[in-house]
Amino acid sequence: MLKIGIVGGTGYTGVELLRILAQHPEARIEAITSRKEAGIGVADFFPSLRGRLSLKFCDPAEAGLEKCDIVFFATPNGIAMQQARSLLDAGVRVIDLAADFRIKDVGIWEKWYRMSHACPDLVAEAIYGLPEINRDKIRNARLIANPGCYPTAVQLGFLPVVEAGIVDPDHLIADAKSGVSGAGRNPETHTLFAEAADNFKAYGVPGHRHLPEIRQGLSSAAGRPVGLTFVPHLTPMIRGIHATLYVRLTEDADLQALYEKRYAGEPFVDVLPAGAHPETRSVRGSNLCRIAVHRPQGGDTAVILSVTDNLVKGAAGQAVQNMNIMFGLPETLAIDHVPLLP
Ligand SMILES: NC(=O)C1=CN([C@@H]2O[C@H](COP(=O)(O)OP(=O)(O)OC[C@H]3O[C@@H](n4cnc5c(N)ncnc54)[C@H](OP(=O)(O)O)[C@@H]3O)[C@@H](O)[C@H]2O)C=CC1
Ligand SMILES: CC(=O)N[C@@H](CCC(=O)OP(=O)(O)O)C(=O)O
Repeated sequence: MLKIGIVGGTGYTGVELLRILAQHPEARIEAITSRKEAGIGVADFFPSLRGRLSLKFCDPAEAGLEKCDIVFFATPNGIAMQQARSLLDAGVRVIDLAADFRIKDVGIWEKWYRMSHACPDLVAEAIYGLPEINRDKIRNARLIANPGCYPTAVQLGFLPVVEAGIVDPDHLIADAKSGVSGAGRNPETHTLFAEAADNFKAYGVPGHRHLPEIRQGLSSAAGRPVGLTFVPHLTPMIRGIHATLYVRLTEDADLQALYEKRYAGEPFVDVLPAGAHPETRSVRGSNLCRIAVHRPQGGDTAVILSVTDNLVKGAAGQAVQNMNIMFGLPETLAIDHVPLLP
């Protein structure tokens, strides 16, 4: 049994980790932290977990995290970097669901995240936890940078054509929409029901902090820097990301065959039949990314549609996928849910 610690158990990714790990046959949750709810029973706070977990939230300082085999940070940016070193020194493996270790160029990270990095040497060691590109490195990693929600959907959609070198790498366009749970559980005006329901808007058009993360991954796949326009939108649903990706083809290719071949054997990437239009509800509550490839009117612009659940493949599910790989467990263990419909 793996001894698990979770820092930040009251947020949306924290409760999603709890939902998954409470049913994981090889995991035992030893500690869940919350500064605000310390001393409160987890199942009293989240009735969905009644009968599944008897733990109480505890303060991070009293959690005994160094006794765990693995600790997940489901905290805001800038928290994991303060505690990762002492945990790693104690032999604990760490998965950060926030962005502290995602961007290799620390100067770029500091510019986008507007803080100084506490441990740049650990950024160099961290493995970017997108199993579809880094599975072998994840196996032996001590420290995983779990990808962002938009970056997961966008990179998985672009990867096959970018790796194949058959598109103009200077003009990649990602038009992405997220449900409001992507903004976390902390109350903010723009996610109030009266603001977000029956409304739709773009945000972060001049630059969103997922831009450098996506660009880093796709540049590595292309073997050269790529140019990317990334426009996120807030859409009035709770879970889900829908990314519409546009590329200009520089060579003719059977895109359907290319995508099917690239993701053959990937348990969590489903390439839909030609002409399909994936819906966010077709992945809701599951660790799946469903992708469809289109070439409207046979022209030289390809349109790729990629959908995920931001809290599962975009966060907690992918984190558990990484944990399964790190500990030599079956990769799909406890994350093989059938999506919820409707
Ligand atoms: N929501 C999403 O779809 C996705 C989120 N992420 C990332 O995952 C992380 C968590 O996101 P989300 O669950 O939405 O966030 P929430 O705001 O919903 O939750 C944050 C959690 O962190 C705890 N926390 C806050 N500050 C500290 C601190 N200084 N020390 C210890 N714990 C702290 C909070 O509890 P308390 O204050 O009581 O301690 C709370 O449990 C973020 O970095 C986010 O960017 C990544 C992918 C997708
Ligand atoms: C809808 C919404 O607000 N989404 C968040 C997604 C960011 C997020 O969750 O952060 P990481 O994935 O980097 O950890 C945003 O745009 O800031």
